[in-house]
Parts: sequence; C-alpha cells; structure tokens
Amino acid sequence: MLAGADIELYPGEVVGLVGENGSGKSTFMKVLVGALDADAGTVTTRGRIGYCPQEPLVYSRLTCDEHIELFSRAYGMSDADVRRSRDELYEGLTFARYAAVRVDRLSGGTLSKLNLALALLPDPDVLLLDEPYAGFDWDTYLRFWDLVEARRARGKTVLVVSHFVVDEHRFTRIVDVRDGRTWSR
Ligand SMILES: Nc1ncnc2c1ncn2[C@@H]1O[C@H](COP(=O)(O)OP(=O)(O)OP(=O)(O)O)[C@@H](O)[C@H]1O
Repeated sequence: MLAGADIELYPGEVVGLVGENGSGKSTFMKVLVGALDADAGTVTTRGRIGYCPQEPLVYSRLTCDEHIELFSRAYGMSDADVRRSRDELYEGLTFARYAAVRVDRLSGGTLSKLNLALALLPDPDVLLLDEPYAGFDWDTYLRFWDLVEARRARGKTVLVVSHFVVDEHRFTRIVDVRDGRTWSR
C-alpha cells in the first residue's frame, strides 16, 4: 500500500496530510502512531503522541465524563490537570452540556468532539488527527483551529488529514500521499 512514504515533523508546525480517497493517509497515520505494523521502515518519536482516529474508539454505554475519567487514568494525569484540560475542551469545543450523556445518545458531530477531546486531553507533544472535524458545524470548525493554533504556539506539533482546499492557509506545509509515497508541496 505504502512504499517510500516518509515524513519528519518538527515542534511548532501544523502539517496537512492530503491525498485522494484511498491513497493511504489513514494507513500512514496508523503506522506513525503504532496502531498498525509496517512491513518495513522505522518510526522515531519524541514526547507524548496524541491520536484522533477517523472512527471514534469509544464505549457506547459510557458518558462523555466517564470517557474523560477513563482516558485520563490511562494517561496517568493528575486530578488538577484533568479538571483544567476537561474544562478547556468542553468549553473550547462547546459540548459541556453533553457531559453526562451516554455516547450512544450523542449526535455524530458531538461524538466527533468527544473523539477529538480524548486525543487532546493529556496535552500531547505531537498530535495526529485523522479528519478530526468530520461533522463539525462551522463555529466548531473554527474553534478547532483555535485549539490547534494555541498548541502550535506552545511548540506542539500537529499533523492533520485534510480534504479541504479552504484549510490550506492554516498549514505550515502540506504533504501529499500519492502512488504509495509522500510528496512535499
Ligand atoms: N484494514 C484494512 N485491510 C485491508 N485494506 C485496507 C484496510 N484499511 C484500509 N485498506 C485499504 O487501504 C487503502 C488506503 O486506505 P486509507 O484508509 O489509508 O486511505 P485514506 O487516504 O485515508 O482514504 P480516505 O481519504 O478515504 O479516508 C484503501 O484502498 C483501503 O481500501
């Protein structure tokens, strides 16, 4: 599927990963995050990685708050850090009112907000986001970019799978996935 795909990411940049449907963007991201083993090649990482998969990995019977609790334990976060991060994400992505709602009762867009919030929760050094704003309304889409910019300004690295030409000016640079390899634009 991929042969010759290569990417280097640096602190303080927001990189767009683009390409046709089926070109291998999600596969490449899964290899980078370690969710998929590559037949060959190496991945070297520094710092904590956060991953927002295209398909939310959530538990239908748990609420948003319960997901945050569960994931924060897995991340080993302190109670103070969880409170601060949770409040920022509920407010930043405007879904605090769904805190006590079970995932199987959420709309698609709100589920996407939770999926993204779970990746951002521990304030990772490197964020790998696979079409994170699928289903977002316009206001949330703009808020998403505010959250990304705030992190970039603090020296974090963000890689975003994107399909939108309108996003182009938001990226430090763009990497194309085509014919199984990466092309820098
Ligand atoms: N689990 C799998 N097993 C076999 N083939 C797969 C699997 N997942 C994806 N593929 C195939 O790998 C190719 C690349 O898929 P991938 O999801 O990485 O593309 P993409 O660039 O992210 O596409 P899109 O823009 O549609 O999200 C596709 O042809 C797809 O059918």
